Amino acid sequence: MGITDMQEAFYYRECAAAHENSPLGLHYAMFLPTINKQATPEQKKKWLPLAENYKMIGTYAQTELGHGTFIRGLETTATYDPKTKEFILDSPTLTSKKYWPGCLGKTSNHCVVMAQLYTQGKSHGPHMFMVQIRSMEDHSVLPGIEVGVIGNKFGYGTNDNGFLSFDKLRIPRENMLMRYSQVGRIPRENMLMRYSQVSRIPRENMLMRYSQVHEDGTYVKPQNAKLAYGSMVLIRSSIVSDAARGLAQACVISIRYSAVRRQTEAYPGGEEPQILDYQTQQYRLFPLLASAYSLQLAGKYVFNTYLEVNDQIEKGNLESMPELHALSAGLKAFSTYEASAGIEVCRICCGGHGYSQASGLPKIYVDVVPGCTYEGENTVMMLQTARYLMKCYSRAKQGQKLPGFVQYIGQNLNKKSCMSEEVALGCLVMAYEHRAARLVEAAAMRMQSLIQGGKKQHEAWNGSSVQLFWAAKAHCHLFCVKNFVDAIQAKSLSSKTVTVMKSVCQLYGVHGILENLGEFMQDGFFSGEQVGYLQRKMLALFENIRPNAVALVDAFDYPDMVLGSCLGRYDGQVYQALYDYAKSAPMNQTEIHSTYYKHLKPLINPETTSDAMQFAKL
Ligand SMILES: CCCCCCCC/C=C\CCCCCCCCCCCC(=O)SCCNC(=O)CCNC(=O)[C@H](O)C(C)(C)COP(=O)(O)OP(=O)(O)OC[C@H]1O[C@@H](n2cnc3c(N)ncnc32)[C@H](O)[C@@H]1OP(=O)(O)O
Ligand SMILES: Cc1cc2nc3c(=O)[nH]c(=O)nc-3n(C[C@H](O)[C@H](O)[C@H](O)COP(=O)(O)OP(=O)(O)OC[C@H]3O[C@@H](n4cnc5c(N)ncnc54)[C@H](O)[C@@H]3O)c2cc1C
Repeated sequence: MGITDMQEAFYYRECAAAHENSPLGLHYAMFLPTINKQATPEQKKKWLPLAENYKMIGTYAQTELGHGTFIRGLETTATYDPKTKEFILDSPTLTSKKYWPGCLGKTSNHCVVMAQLYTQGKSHGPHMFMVQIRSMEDHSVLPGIEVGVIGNKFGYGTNDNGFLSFDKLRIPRENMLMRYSQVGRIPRENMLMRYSQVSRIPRENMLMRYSQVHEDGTYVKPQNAKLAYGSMVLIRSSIVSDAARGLAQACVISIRYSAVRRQTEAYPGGEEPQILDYQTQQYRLFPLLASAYSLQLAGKYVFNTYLEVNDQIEKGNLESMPELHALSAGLKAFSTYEASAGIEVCRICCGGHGYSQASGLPKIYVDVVPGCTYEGENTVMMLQTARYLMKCYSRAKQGQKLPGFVQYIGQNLNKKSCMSEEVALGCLVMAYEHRAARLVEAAAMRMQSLIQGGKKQHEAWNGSSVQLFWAAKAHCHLFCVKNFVDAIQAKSLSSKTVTVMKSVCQLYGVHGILENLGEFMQDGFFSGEQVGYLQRKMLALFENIRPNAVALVDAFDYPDMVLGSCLGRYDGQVYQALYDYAKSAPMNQTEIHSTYYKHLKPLINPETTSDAMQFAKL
């Protein structure tokens, strides 16, 4: 392809087979980036050319039957043998078998494996190892390895998610993935020597980045153990845009279809209106359109933040790691929740035809919805963000200045909303900041009261986790609203575009308040009158957006071949497309289906059915 930007390459491949989930998806999305980000310069030199030219095809094998969320609980072991200078990979229990990794069952011949590192009798936690699982000659499974597919799934039918286990498989010491990354002062070519002053092991064997095992098995601690989680942060930062893409495509399909579909007389004898003129259809679809724009902007922001912070990490500055983790974990959860729920609403808004594969919507849904689970189960990710927010809250209470986007935390909560009939964007942001600040404080207060009441830290955490979840969700929602408003106010858009997009942005903010009214009104921040302003504004915005609704989805510029939808076709020829789709169905290639003779004919015309059939009937 010649495309060097991996996100661009991902979306280019998506154009070729949208939402088909390529059998090489994990090779591109996680295997290559893991080598890129987690291997030493020597290891990259050895593996990248092979992997980039498909001489190594791999996946990211971390999740096990018994553990997916709790990485520190993974049971696969990698024990260093100083005598042979090898790691012994083993799956000691049934629950330690790797289970779920994409492209694992039949496609990959290598994988990067997350395993608990043991050396000199001590455990050093999860580390990554390069493991060949199939022969490069005939693709046969190598000795000491069991691998296969996990069977049918909710979706992802084109991806051979698999299982994998090891029976004391030996791999060379050089296969532990450890690129050096956080040394700011020492130039990279010297990084290899950072720890070797201690034992002078040969450069090509240096296990770099954040930790290493010397030939005698000495383990050198990393600067931050969570650097091993770097590939997950990268994909989480990418998933936000992917979720936005799925929701945007579903909006294109459902809004274009709603402009074509006419149903029910608007008044006795009158013509059937476009269903997009029904206010209830606008109430369900237009906020999703606004959400798609908001998540696209959020996806750009978080991925750019990932690139910036990752550059700093690669220069040894780990300062922004916690903020990036909190942002990527929370937005990954928020975006996939919003997109999954939104795509389902788009499907339902298309009536019966929405339930047909011809609509393209089921395929988008089953491709986006696992994003609520993979790369960090959403609730767990939200709680990771909440963990960061609690730290920010205590720093704010100690009078410390908070970084960037979390400065709202710890603010004075006694103020009231400035909301007027006009519904200014600034008042919307203030409302979301107030709600998030209040929920962060409420969660912190809950934790404190439980601890003061004698609960241990982990009991207080679990006893507050619903409120922690609410706080993290409000934090992510605020981020998306504020990021959208900032984009509108950045004046980088033409005046006509700003007018239209301002309405879309206003709708995103207003609708979010009305759908979560309790959280905005619990402390009297909004008066009943101000809620009335918001309700009237929302209905007015529907009317305002209606004339531009189709143009707003056309603006996403997804070609018909990417949408794969009879309902969302650019030319609007929905019914002909549906009829052609039906006619092309494989079952319609013969007038009488072969099963008639075996199953129906004996029922309908038993007298003419053969004796064998009669017998079968008994
Ligand atoms: C430039 C190159 C671009 C390449 C782009 C590639 C193309 C991609 C384009 C589009 C892609 C779109 C979609 C692709 C679809 C891909 C297919 C699906 C693939 C799915 C693959 C998987 O599912 S892989 C397996 C994923 N598994 C997980 O995510 C497991 C989740 N669990 C965890 O992450 C951890 O267990 C945990 C974070 C929940 C807990 O970790 P742990 O127990 O170790 O920590 P603690 O909770 O005790 O916290 C301690 C401390 O650490 C901090 N921390 C935790 N994690 C991180 C982190 N990642 N980074 C930084 N800091 C971290 C935590 O905040 C705590 O800090 P304190 O200060 O102590 O509070
Ligand atoms: C389509 C798909 C593709 C995948 N691809 C890969 C891959 O390529 N490589 C790979 O390694 N893995 C892959 N996975 C696995 C995926 O990463 C895990 O399923 C995911 O991390 C969730 O872990 P789990 O399945 O153990 O869920 P669990 O953690 O068991 O979650 C079950 C429930 O427990 C709750 N829970 C768990 N821990 C906590 C907690 N601390 N606090 C509160 N609630 C909690 C969760 O919120 C959830 O509701 C894939 C999964 C899917 C569905």
